[in-house]
Amino acid sequence: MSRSPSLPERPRLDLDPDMTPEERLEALRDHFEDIVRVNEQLTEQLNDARDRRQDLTDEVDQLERENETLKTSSLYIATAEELTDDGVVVKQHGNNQEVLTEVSPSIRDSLEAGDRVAINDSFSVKEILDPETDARAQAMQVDGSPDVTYDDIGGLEEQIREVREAVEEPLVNAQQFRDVGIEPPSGVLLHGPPGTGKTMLAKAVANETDATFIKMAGSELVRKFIGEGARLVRDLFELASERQPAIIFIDEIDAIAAKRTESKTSGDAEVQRTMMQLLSEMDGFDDRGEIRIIAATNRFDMLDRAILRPGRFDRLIEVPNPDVAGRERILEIHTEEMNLSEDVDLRAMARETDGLSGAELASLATEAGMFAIRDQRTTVEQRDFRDALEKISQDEETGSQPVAFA
Ligand SMILES: Nc1ncnc2c1ncn2[C@@H]1O[C@H](COP(=O)(O)OP(=O)(O)OP(=O)(O)O)[C@@H](O)[C@H]1O
Repeated sequence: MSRSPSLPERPRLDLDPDMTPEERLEALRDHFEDIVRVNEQLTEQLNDARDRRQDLTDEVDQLERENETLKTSSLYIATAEELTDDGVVVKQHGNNQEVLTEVSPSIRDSLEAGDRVAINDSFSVKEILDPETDARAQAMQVDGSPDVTYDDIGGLEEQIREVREAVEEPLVNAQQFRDVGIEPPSGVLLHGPPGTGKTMLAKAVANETDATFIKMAGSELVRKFIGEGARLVRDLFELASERQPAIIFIDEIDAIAAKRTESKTSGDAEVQRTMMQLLSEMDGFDDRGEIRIIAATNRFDMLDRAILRPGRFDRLIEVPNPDVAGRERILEIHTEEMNLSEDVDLRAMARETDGLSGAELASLATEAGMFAIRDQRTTVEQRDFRDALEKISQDEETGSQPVAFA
């Protein structure tokens, strides 16, 4: 801050008793001139001070306005990494920038290392995020014991065999791999059209091996949890190691592992970071114990080949739409609990449903049941299946969604 200029000295009048009246008059005149000069200087300084005060008032107003905006503007998400005597080290999500920042005593008392916090533009910690708003809980679906079995999956015998070999065997028979001296496949990639049973396959292996099933959807990572993708991927593997044996299932992996594009927008950079984190987790995977990783995609063509290298997703399993025998089996599975009339011919329905996925066949069975209910019957007849098929084909033409099916 600039120092205020010093005040001019007060003029002094020195009258000598020996002075002649003329000399006294002269001295008084000089004194009068000095007073006028000092008065002018003081007036000038007073005016300067008034201007300065006005400037400062304007500055305060502006700062107050900025402060208000800061208080109401968005906050960034960070993790409190370390609590030190000099302050708190926070790491901002997204760009991983680490800063030492101060925290108000009221927040400091309840803050622990590892907490997710909201920080403002000046990196000051504004609040500690509630664990309920924690993205980790929202982004991952954890199922201690999924109830899907291999018997619930129709028409994928070959795929089930491959998944058992690549995922189940290394989990239940790890010693066998050690004895032979080979590494089991690190990751298995299931690829094929939507609704063909990829998620079911992953859940069934988890069930069969008594492993925890942990699912994360790639699309949600990039859409819902912007800036947190890489951290969530790290958390995913951490959680799996806490809950092993575990099956990590990454659905829609294409959302985070698409081929690199030329553009360098921040969104792309963020997706890249998420993918790099996934690759590094997979590369350090050998010593992770009883964790297996399965990913799924409907867009195999879009994948960055880097994720298919040995030691990463090196076992590819195609999960296509079911053939006629597969469709019949899927219809049998999904009508098992239904009260079917004698005339129902599932084989005939299987022949008529070429191109339908497992999920669509599941909806077909539900829709058929709905037609029976509409007709106030408790038995489902062949005509209900035909009506349901017609409805599903129409829905497909108009683009509306088939009945949601568990
Ligand atoms: N092969 C199948 N056998 C029995 N049911 C199936 C089969 N495929 C799909 N379904 C039914 O469709 C539903 C959805 O299947 P699932 O979620 O496993 O498909 P997905 O391949 O993972 O789909 P997406 O690619 O859209 O994620 C299942 O809950 C099940 O009811």
